[in-house]
Amino acid sequence: MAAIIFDKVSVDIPIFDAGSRSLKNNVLAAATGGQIRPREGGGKVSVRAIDELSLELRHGARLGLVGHNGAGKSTIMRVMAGIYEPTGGTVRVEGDVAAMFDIGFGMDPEATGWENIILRGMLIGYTRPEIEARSEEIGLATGLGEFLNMPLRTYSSGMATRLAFAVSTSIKPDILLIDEGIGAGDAAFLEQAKQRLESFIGDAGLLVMASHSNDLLRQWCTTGLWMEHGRLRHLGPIEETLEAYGRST
Ligand SMILES: Nc1ncnc2c1ncn2[C@@H]1O[C@H](COP(=O)(O)OP(=O)(O)OP(=O)(O)O)[C@@H](O)[C@H]1O
Repeated sequence: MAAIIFDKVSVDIPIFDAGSRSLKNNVLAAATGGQIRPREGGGKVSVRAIDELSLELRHGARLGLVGHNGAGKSTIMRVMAGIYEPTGGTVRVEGDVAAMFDIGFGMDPEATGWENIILRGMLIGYTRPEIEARSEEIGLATGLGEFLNMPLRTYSSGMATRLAFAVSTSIKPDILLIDEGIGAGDAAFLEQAKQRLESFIGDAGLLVMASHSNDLLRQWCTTGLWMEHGRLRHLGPIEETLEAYGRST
């Protein structure tokens, strides 16, 4: 059964080459970004991308993350995906995770679409015979047709996303993380992919989506989490959260 439990999770990202001039008050007063903090000695600073976030998501949850640029949405998903270790607090993730970001990860620009299906499939846990047996069905789901015989470098970012999406959704993970900031055209793509995503999410699935599109969040999410400067500002039904966030902007 899918679950994600954050207990006072913090993520500090050290910035080794930032001078103390980054610490001007107007930076701290800005709406965007995490909290910039001085670190011990040498004028070094770190960014607190997430600040003591506690959260409990169980199977069936469909969480939408909202907030200004740099509020911490992508960082939350990176922690959920196991890409970032929290620097404070604890995280528990139960279930297989498919992350729809870092889209180029595990793909070779010189290899064809078909070859990249195999590469990415093996990266997310298929054995070679398993992914080979499913590659035809996955290729069909991409809608890329003849382009599957062309090298990946000839694809637009939306086309590469289709490929990655088709491979990721073929594994039926328990937890799906979607960062809509992955490139232009994703909203249109997600609309087309709606049916596949709907069956993919299913009853037992858990979805976390970050987006600047209220329509997309309303369509897919039931709960909303508004982040501001790395802190939880509001957690509630999606409509309520979007309203609260909208009033503040
Ligand atoms: N690799 C990194 N190095 C330095 N700082 C980082 C790094 N990744 C994130 N940050 C900082 O962490 C904070 C949170 O960033 P994050 O990407 O989580 O925001 P976001 O809410 O996803 O923003 P957006 O809506 O613009 O995608 C920001 O202040 C950002 O500058």
